[in-house]
Amino acid sequence: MRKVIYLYTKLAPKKHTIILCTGNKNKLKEFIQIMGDQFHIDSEPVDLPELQGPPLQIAKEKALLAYEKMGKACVTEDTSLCFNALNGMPGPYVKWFLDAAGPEGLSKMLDGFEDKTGYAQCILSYMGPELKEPLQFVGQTQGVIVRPRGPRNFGWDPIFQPDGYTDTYAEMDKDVKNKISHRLKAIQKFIDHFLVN
Ligand SMILES: O=P(O)(O)OP(=O)(O)OP(=O)(O)OC[C@H]1O[C@@H](n2cnc3c(O)ncnc32)[C@H](O)[C@@H]1O
Ligand SMILES: [Mg+2]
Repeated sequence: MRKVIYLYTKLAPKKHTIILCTGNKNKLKEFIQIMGDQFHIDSEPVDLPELQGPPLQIAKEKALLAYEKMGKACVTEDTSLCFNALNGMPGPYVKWFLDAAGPEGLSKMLDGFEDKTGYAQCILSYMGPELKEPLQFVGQTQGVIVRPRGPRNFGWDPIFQPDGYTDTYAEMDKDVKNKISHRLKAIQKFIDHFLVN
């Protein structure tokens, strides 16, 4: 059984109730750090199968499956690390590459290429009873892929160095990552949508 965590959040002035499903404790932590001021957060376990396809499609199916399981409005998140030299791969499959090769092996995949650029992408999907299809909010941060530097407690953070910085995501303060990250940008679009609609 894969542990998946639901985040129950409330946007006080408009009384939006949102459930975010994720099995990733580090994602949960960052959501709390980024949205903690405006949202109340709660959690519980659930199972979600892993699908294949283009990132938006994977994220969409994930949102539909979570909604089916929950039976009420919910949010899911799918994260990609895309290498430009590989036309966006490993992208949404980065989790399996990381599990198989680790951050070191992942960074070595670009050894035969001059282009080390890439981007981190977060797709936040919201599905509710009022919708036929999930709403999707995409956040991207551009950067370069480097040999691992910094703590190794969150995915590919040690090999992603965002443009304009000399530190990797793993080396920088959490506060700094959370001000420039793919996740922050997607969450910002999501919040803006619900604040104006
Ligand atoms: O239950 P879900 O939300 O799907 O959690 P997950 O860990 O399976 O997450 P993804 O399917 O989005 O897979 C993305 C992979 O990238 C990793 N990851 C996600 N966000 C990251 C971030 O901000 N920095 C570094 N690695 C990250 C994560 O640990 C996975 O290995
Ligand atoms: Mg996943």
